Amino acid sequence: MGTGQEATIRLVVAIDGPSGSGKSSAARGVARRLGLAFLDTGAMYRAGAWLALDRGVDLADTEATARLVRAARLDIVTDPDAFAIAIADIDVTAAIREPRISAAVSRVATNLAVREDLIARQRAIIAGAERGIVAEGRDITTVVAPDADVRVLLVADADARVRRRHTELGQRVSAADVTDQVVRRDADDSTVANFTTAADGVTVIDSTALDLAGVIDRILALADAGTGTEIRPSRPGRP
Ligand SMILES: Nc1ncnc2c1ncn2[C@@H]1O[C@H](COP(=O)(O)OP(=O)(O)O)[C@@H](O)[C@H]1O
Ligand SMILES: Nc1ccn([C@H]2C[C@H](O)[C@@H](COP(=O)(O)OP(=O)(O)O)O2)c(=O)n1
Repeated sequence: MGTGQEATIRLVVAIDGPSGSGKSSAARGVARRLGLAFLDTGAMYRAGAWLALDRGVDLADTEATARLVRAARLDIVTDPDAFAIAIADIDVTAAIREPRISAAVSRVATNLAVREDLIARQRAIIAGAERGIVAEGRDITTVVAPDADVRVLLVADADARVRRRHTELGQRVSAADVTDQVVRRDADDSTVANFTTAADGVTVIDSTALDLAGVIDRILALADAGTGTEIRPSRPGRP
């Protein structure tokens, strides 16, 4: 029995959804509020794509791409306030957000041998998170951590998602490129992971008309209800 002074439970929160639905922002916010780790699994696929492009590997050569990624050291920081990622000892934190990576990443994410490797690494990170973790991606609720305590499918209308991405990327990316990054990429990514319909036990949250704080509050309420424990924020404040 705990003393009641501190939350002793370990909590795993899994969030899936399409591009621009707000997964990263919400997952980071929930992790901050609950003092949990944060895992951006999309960043791992982006790092794999960065490495393959850097080494000049043809992404159509699925075996060569998988061999390269499998052999690479991959370090990802799970502190929600200090996100960073390195592959093959190269810091790619900023580079993985470049439009050329966004345009290519689905080709790596639909490589089933790469997925097998990265899913194993994601499970190990989740298992190693002492107090718990908020992990987000496309297949966390269904494949990576189907036994998570809280499972959320975060959705939003395509128009809203494109608009958010456009605001985020600003002038440096054309409207056509933003639509490609959101709509075409989701169509490609949907061929290997189901993030359009909720699996059994997964709660759908529609963020179209909710602000970020509203989304975070809904997920915190699910965490409270799911554990039967009042989960006290360890770090109240900004989302
Ligand atoms: N509920 C929301 N309402 C409005 N904008 C949001 C909301 N959630 C996130 N955003 C913004 O939308 C953009 C995409 O959010 P992000 O968390 O990166 O989505 P995802 O990880 O699902 O692709 C970011 O600029 C973010 O600040
Ligand atoms: N668990 C995951 C996470 C991401 N992916 C894919 C889907 C995307 O095309 C890339 C990058 O994911 P990311 O979450 O960074 O994408 P967004 O730009 O936030 O929409 O990886 C995946 O297939 N499975």
